[in-house]
Amino acid sequence: MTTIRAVVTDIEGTTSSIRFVKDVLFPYARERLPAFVETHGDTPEVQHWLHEAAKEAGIVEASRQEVIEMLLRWIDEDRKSTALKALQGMIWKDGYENGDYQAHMYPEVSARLHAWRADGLHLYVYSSGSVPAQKLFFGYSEAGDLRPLFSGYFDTETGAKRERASYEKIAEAIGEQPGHILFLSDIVEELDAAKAAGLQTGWLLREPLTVPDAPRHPAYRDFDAIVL
Ligand SMILES: CSCCC(=O)C(=O)COP(=O)(O)O
Ligand SMILES: [Mg+2]
Repeated sequence: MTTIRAVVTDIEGTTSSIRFVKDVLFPYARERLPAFVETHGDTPEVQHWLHEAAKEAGIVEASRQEVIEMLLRWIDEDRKSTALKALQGMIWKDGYENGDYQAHMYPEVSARLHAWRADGLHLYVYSSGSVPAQKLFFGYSEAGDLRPLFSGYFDTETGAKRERASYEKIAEAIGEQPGHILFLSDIVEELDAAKAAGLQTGWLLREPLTVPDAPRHPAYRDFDAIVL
């Protein structure tokens, strides 16, 4: 492996369990979204994302109720919409601050991130969750506030996670040659895109525990198996 100088990690299925996102975060946002939109729908930020969501759906004139129903459907479909993710992040803030939940971290993640940082590597996050939601996630994690470990965050405002151009932009923003950056994810299409952009890749296969015979990317059961 060429020297790795930076690690970019996905969240759901990589640092943290898919179950936490689907069973805790999504229902929390789903339950509160209608009241949130009613209460905050006239603030410029919320208005902007409601407009972006309607635009994404190709709706020219939608009532607030129609947009709410569409967003609820998108939550159920786990649609990776930048607008939905921004709104979800705003709703999750209260839950973290009230102590309703803490973000799940697989047990070895925090220590491994600390070790990589101590070795001089720069750490970044790239997730479909919005950057504010990522900061809340790592700020209120089961392993404590992990934000001091990270040098930067990327979300789908940089581009979709299955597109090569997104990883080219990330490498440029980090200021490293792509070959010196390791991207970690559980989704093979994201890894394919990162590899096409010249990044090194690590495929987290936490569940199921079986590794395919000829994986397209170096495959790991957890972060401790990754030797840099
Ligand atoms: C950090 S926000 C919660 C996770 C989320 O909404 C999401 O879509 C995670 O997707 P990922 O790209 O991290 O697999
Ligand atoms: Mg993932």
